[in-house]
Amino acid sequence: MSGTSQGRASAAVAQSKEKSTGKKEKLDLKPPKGTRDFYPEDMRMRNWLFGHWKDVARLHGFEEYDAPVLESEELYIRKAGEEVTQQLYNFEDKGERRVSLRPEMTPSLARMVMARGKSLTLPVKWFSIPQCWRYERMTRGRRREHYQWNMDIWGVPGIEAEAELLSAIVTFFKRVGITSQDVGIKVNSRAVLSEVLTAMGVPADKFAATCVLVDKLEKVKLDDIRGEMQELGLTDEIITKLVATLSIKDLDALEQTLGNGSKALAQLKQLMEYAEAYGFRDWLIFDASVVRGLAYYTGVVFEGFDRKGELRAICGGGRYDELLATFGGEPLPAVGFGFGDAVIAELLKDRNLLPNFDNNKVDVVVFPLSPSVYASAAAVSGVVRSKSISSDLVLEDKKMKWAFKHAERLGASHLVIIGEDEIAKGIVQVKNLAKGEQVEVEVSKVSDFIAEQLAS
Ligand SMILES: CC(=O)Nc1cnc2ccccc2c1
Repeated sequence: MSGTSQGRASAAVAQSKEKSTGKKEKLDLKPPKGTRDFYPEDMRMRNWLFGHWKDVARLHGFEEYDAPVLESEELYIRKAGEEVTQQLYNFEDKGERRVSLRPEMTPSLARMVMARGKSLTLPVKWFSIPQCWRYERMTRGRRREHYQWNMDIWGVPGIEAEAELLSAIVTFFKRVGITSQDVGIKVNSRAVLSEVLTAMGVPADKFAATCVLVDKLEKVKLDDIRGEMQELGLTDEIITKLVATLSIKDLDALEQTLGNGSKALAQLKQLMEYAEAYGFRDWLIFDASVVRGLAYYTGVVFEGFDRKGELRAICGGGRYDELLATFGGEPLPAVGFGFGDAVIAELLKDRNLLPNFDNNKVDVVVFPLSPSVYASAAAVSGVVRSKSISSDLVLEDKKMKWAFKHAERLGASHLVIIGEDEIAKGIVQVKNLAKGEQVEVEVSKVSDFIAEQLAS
């Protein structure tokens, strides 16, 4: 809109380009850097994936919610050095407000839960599939947006909530044909680290930042971040003990370190028992080095991984009981996960598990033989649509040959031909494209005739 100064400026630029070359400068047709267009064939794959996510959420009794993609920046200002908060897609809006495209959904969810406060019926089991954003300066060609299935349970302090979320993840994998041979889910608890660090006198307010640094050990060597750890006040002795804790191999060894009074240990054991009961114990693997990279996790954390080790984490999550407290609210137990649309797509492609998304079927093509009967064709289209039969109405003056090819391309089962003489007698021709039969049908009976044939 050229009403604003910005609008006038860009109009002037366009004009000046036109003046110098006499023709309009061609618009850049690519989507913004790091973003994707979804053409119909892309939407078929996306709707298939989101459809499974929504089905699994519903199977677990979850309800869908949504929130604005734009939030106050303050929702994401955390001091723990997380990647996700260092790459905010943030800016100052025309009202001089500091805002950001959401890099994740959990803070919006926490805001919504906190806004309802005590009036909320617990437990809350909510899901959403938000598009989330990040702004990377030196774009390593990485994407700046992705869709992320979020499932969260609020108000349940017990490990039963974690078990339910793991059930949802495994249920999804099974539905799309992924097995526990393809994928595993690493499980740990930050409470393990917290017990070790507390025993060594590390103050609680250093815990989140320590976990964010430990998470980086997946990618960088210890010596690359030893300095940052020391800045947190971690002595070499503590760092050594920390690294030793990360390499504990199993729950029995964990008991040696934490003692049999450890709450973290008891919870992990209980979780493994529940997993046995659900029937997905073989998907889980205890891994003391998994802490995930979000500052607000406080307890059990988990992440889905491909056993070939070729891909980044498929999904991840954990317990975050203190998030509302960091927003100045009353704490409320919470656990959730995020499951991005990118890595799973690569995995499904690698395992040849993507169905072929043939084009969107339309039931019938309604074809007026001449413009003089277009109105009748439109009327017939309306009638069949009112009976939930999808129809593609041929909008232009086309030949029969084109109409046949068009119906075939659309995967239509019937071609309804509107002819001048026939329509005058209240009749249309209906061709069953599979059987090649063509019959005359009264307009008032077209829908039932087609519905019967579609049902057979
Ligand atoms: C593999 C991938 O595309 N990851 C991805 C892409 N976009 C994001 C945007 C915001 C936060 C995390 C993101 C993560």
